[in-house]
Amino acid sequence: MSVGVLALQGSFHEHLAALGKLGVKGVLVKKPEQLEGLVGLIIPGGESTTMARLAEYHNLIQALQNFYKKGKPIWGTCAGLIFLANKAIGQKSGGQELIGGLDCTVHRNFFGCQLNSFETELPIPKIAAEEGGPETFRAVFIRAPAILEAGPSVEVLAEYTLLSNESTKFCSTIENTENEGQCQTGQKVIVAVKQGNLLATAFHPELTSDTRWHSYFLKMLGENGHQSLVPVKVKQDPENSLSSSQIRDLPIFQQTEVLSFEL
Ligand SMILES: NC(=O)CC[C@H](N)C(=O)O
Repeated sequence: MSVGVLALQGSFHEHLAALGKLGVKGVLVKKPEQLEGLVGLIIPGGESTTMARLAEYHNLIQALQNFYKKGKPIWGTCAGLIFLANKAIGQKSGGQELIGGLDCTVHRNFFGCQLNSFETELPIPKIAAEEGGPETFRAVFIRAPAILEAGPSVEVLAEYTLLSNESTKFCSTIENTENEGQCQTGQKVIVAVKQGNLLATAFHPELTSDTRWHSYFLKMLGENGHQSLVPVKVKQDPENSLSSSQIRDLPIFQQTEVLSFEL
């Protein structure tokens, strides 16, 4: 039983490394037939339009939709979140295919352009309660999306509170859309959700040394009866969580020997 990582484009190696840290071998997925036998799938961050075009080229859109409809867990990070949403705004002209399933409206570049990328200590009450460790998570937002609307079956796992300078900066990204006016100082923006077998984060947990989101996802696979994939416990150290050395340190490739690259 293996966990797949969609490997068309983006930060798939980093996800494999994070899984490896938890003692789980990930399998790279580039073709529909490689989804067979997988118990779950991670869709990495990257660039969602490119990813969607490559998925179309490799006949993966329907295969991914079927994978989700079978009830198999999928976790989308950043571009992966956009790809899973039922509706995305701020798309490039011509639009892009979405896998859909996640009852959300996502703004593709809510937090602005590449230069507006940032890191923050994000409160993650539910994950901290289930996985232990600090109450916040070092969240890396890279030209990140945000969820503007979520349906009733969507559980919000993390929200980002807009600072005063940010409300003006990010507001411009949703001008001239039906969601205009949704962006004010102090407003909370949804950046992580769970809906049934779907998990989605607007940020990149695979770019940090904190494995709690990966561990949480692996437990979702466990809920589907795959107890063998319940991750090994990685000790979280609340004392060191905010140290500047750890914030800058991204030791994602520490355990490369446990990785598998089945191409
Ligand atoms: N880091 C990311 O995955 C960025 C996603 C990007 N906003 C997009 O449209 O695809």
